[in-house]
Amino acid sequence: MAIKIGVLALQGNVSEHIHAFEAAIARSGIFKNYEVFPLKKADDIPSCSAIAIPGGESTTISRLIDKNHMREEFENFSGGIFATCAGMVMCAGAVDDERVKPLSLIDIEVGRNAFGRQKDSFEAEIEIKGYKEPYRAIFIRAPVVISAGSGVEVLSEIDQGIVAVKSGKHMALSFHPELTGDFRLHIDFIKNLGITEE
Ligand SMILES: NC(=O)CC[C@H](N)C(=O)O
Repeated sequence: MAIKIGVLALQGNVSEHIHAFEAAIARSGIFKNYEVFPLKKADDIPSCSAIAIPGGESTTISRLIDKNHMREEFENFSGGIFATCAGMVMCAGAVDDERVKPLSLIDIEVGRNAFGRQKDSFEAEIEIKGYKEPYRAIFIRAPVVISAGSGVEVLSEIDQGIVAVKSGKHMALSFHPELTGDFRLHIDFIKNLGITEE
């Protein structure tokens, strides 16, 4: 059976995530039989080994998760979540905006739009734990992690706060790794799922 990676397709930049996962898997050669698909139905969640929650508008994604009856499936999900930007907001335990009802998948508190107006969007070379070369990160009205629980590994921290974390099979990033063609984080996320093909 193919290994399934769903990209939550309620709102946000879905196709870039699909292409990035396909490219990362092809490049690393880690799976032979896999499917990366736009995830639109709650019923498709349990069959996924991993789900990407893309950037977008977390207030909207939060509302659409409930409208599509996905909350319970996410709360019971045993695979890995690859969360970027608004996705990071959705995975948190707490968010500084009551319009967002986060999924509490990662023990972090997140601040939305943490970089202020003048820096709505910017790129920076950041250090990521364990990487020899810096990572070019694109931040677009990005959140930061304000505090992280003891079970959460901080992968990157810049002046404004924590911008990359890992927790069990999950990874949450303030920035957009699907836009740069650097697939190191995707590949590490996939390897960390601990799946071997039959
Ligand atoms: N690029 C993004 O995903 C922006 C996230 C957005 N500011 C939010 O908090 O929902």
